[in-house]
Amino acid sequence: MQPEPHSELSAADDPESSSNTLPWRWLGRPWHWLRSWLTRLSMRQLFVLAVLAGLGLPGVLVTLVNREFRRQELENQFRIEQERALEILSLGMRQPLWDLSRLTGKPLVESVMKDERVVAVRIDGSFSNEPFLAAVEPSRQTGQLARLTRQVFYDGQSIGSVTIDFDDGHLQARLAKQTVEYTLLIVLELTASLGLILFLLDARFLRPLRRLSLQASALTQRVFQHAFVWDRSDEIGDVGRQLEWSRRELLRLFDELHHKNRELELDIIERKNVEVALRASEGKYRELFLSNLDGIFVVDLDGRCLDANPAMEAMLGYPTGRLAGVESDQLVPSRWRDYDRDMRHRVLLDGHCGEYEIELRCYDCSVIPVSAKGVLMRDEQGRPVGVWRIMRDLSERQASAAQMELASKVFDNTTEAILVTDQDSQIISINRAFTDMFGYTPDQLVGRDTEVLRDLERDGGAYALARQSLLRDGAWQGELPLCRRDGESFTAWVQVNVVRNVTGQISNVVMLMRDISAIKVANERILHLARFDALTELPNRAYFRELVDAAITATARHDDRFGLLFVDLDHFKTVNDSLGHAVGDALLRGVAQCLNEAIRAGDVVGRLGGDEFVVLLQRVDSNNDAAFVAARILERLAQPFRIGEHELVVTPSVGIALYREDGEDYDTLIRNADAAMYHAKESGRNNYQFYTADMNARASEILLVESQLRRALERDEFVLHYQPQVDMRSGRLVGVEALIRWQHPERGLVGPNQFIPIAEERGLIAAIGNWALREACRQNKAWQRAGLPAIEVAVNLSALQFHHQDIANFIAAQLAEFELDACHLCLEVTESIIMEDAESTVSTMSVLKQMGLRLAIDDFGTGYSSLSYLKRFKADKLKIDRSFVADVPGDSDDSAITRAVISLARNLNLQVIAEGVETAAQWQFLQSEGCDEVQGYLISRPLPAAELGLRLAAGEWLGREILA
Ligand SMILES: Nc1nc2c(ncn2[C@@H]2O[C@@H]3COP(=O)(O)O[C@H]4[C@@H](O)[C@H](n5cnc6c(=O)[nH]c(N)nc65)O[C@@H]4COP(=O)(O)O[C@H]3[C@H]2O)c(=O)[nH]1
Repeated sequence: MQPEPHSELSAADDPESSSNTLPWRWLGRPWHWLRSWLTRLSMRQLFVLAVLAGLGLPGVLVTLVNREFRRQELENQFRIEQERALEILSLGMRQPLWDLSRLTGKPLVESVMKDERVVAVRIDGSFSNEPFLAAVEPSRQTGQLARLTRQVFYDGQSIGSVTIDFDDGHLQARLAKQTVEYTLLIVLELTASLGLILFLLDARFLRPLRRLSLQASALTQRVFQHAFVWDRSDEIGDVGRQLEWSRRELLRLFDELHHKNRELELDIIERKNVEVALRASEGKYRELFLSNLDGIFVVDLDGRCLDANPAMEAMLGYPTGRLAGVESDQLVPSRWRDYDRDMRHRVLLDGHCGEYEIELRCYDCSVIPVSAKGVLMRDEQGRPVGVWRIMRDLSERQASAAQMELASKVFDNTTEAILVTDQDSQIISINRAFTDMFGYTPDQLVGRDTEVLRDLERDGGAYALARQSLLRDGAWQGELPLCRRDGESFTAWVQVNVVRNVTGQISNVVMLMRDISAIKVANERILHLARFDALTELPNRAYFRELVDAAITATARHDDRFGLLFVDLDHFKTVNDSLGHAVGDALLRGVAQCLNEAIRAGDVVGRLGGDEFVVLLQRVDSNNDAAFVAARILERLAQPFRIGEHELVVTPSVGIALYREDGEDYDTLIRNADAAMYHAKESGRNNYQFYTADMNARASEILLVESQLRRALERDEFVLHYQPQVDMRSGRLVGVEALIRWQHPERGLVGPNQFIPIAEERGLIAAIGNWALREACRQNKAWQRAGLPAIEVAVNLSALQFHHQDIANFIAAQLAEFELDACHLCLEVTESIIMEDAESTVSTMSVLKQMGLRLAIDDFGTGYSSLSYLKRFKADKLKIDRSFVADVPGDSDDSAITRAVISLARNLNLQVIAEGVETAAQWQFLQSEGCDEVQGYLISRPLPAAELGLRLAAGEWLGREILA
């Protein structure tokens, strides 16, 4: 049989196979498999297998053979016992059969049946076919039945037969039991043998083998320190000792190897160190060459550049590597070439040359000054191979020398005084300007301490503070009081800087000083002007605010109170307008002085502008304190002011607001004091009022009225009422005054005093006044067209209408539109309107006059009309204010004024009309004084247009006696 081509172990591979080739070849593949399987088994498994094969198989064979012997033995014995039982029965039954006595045969049968193995007994007689005797126990049958029959002979003659059925169950059971017992014995023996064999195998063979294996693996892992101890004298002990010998040998070899290695390593390290040192030294020199700030280049003996460091390339502006190969002569301008060559030769002769200065040509052909040095370069044998050339750029040094010269010139020629000290404040140097400013020459000051310049009286620690800042920050600037040589003190603006040496220590201090005495004076003046009112020298609005803010801060800290008084002069404008600004200014100065006299030390009076003054009362313990000062102000101002030939009386209105109840900031306080001042004005002027929350309500009301007035204009809610004016002599109606009313949707008819001032203040008066003018023109023409006699309608003009719009054009347009003759329109302007800008009033009034309009001066006597202007105003009428008329003839002053006005009008050839005439006495007084016309409730209240029209049509005021 050929070997399997893919068998695991071919004959050629297996050395053993050659010797066993022929006998085992026929086994072929199964044999190889078995061998391979066996080789994979552990030694323990192999031994178990061997024991089982060597002891188990014989045990099984012996058991089987033994069983067979026993079976035959038991069967033979059983057969003998059967024969014997059959023999006994046949003999025992001879007599009963012969006698045919069943009774005698029966006990014998029963005794046979006693044997457990007998299943049935049958006795047959030859005389009958029926069994002579029979007994059966079928339950006894457990195995196979064996039936044995024997003839019964009597006297040689068969008289019957006996039959016994035997069961072999007992026999089989016994055989099985014995087999089991034997098998168990064999297994027990086998187990004991196996255990003993395995124990011995493990103790004597496997464990030593494992130890050997561990020791061998220790050797492979180079663990040689621990000795292998073997005290056995068998083969394993021999192997162990051999292993221990190998260990020692290896240990020695490795020690030797280690030692050699260490020597080798030290050798290598030493070589490396030498190499590193060599490289470091070479690198150091190379580094020195490359990083040197001086330019270095190497030239050969012919002067050609071999190598140049970056500083050299940078100095000459050459790109990297481009200097190599360049001739020395190329780098030197022609005028220096010979000199440079000489110096190179000197190097070749002497080994070096001293430092010399030449010029070098740069890459861009520019020329720089350098200082040059040369050192001879030799090879290892000491032969000259080239020259080290070391160059230093002198451009910067030369530039800085120039700069130094420049600085020195600047130092000497600058207008600021300069002083230089050392670190101990000892003066080193001063410039010319310093000498001019302080009066010291350098000889008098150098070496002295700067203390000599200090003004100790005014210093106040400023110098020490400046010195501290200087040491901390290295610089300081600010004002310092200084002293000139002659002792004169002055303020200088000083800038100080420290100069530090290379170690960072202060080496010098430089001080620049400018005399700012004049600037300071100017600044103080500017500051004063910025803070104080030029006219009164009182704090102005901005500065007063600062003072109040400061008071708030101080008072808030101490939880105190202070007061703010808002003082406004009543009718100051009139004084100003009528008597001129010079008088007005003098009056304001007088008031300012008066206010200053009325307050306590520490309190402040300020002027907000115009005739508005404010007083800051620094400490107010109760409302009474503020009231007391306000009352004193009223009292002082009540004294007449004598200005030139004028004696003027001003009445102030004072509003008081207190910090904190009336406000915690300036704006609130001033607003509330202002509101209180307005309240004082409304309450009849010349009094003071404390601020109350209602006053703000009043302000809100004003805002409400303003918005309602705008709406009223849009919705045409205004109406004019007309009050008759009659001629005193004839009693005839000559004209009417148009007086505006507001037909308010909720409040009903509202009089002009309740909205005209607001309209004036909020800029609505022009629109409202224009409406009144237009409506008066329209109504007058309507009356004329209705056939009523032509009358003059007088319309009030406000200042805004008069001064800030082209009133003449507007009126001309109305007259033209309604085709009304100008002579039927009279314009009433108040004395104060006229005096606000008297010159322009004169020109406007002459234009209006030329248009043919009539002009009346309203409220005459309340202002300060200049009589010279009165003449030029070209007015037709003077209207005596009803405040004078009210108390005539009872009040002698008012009567005198009224009389004077009438006489003035007459002298100036003007008509005169008195308003507010309510009584017959007033009428008679006015008539007796020669007043031309009157207007008042005595004649009629102002009437709606329709009613006036009806009454005119009914013939009223046609000359009947008024008093009749
Ligand atoms: N106690 C008393 N009063 C008398 C008597 N006779 C007339 N009056 C009132 O005196 C005021 C006269 O007008 P005014 O002095 O020009 O003073 C006017 C005038 O300055 C202004 N005003 C009225 N209508 C206009 C207008 O259309 N335009 C402008 N700018 N102001 C107007 O409103 C002021 C007040 O006007 P009214 O309330 O209508 O008050 C009117 C009139 O009703 C009298 O016998 N006794």
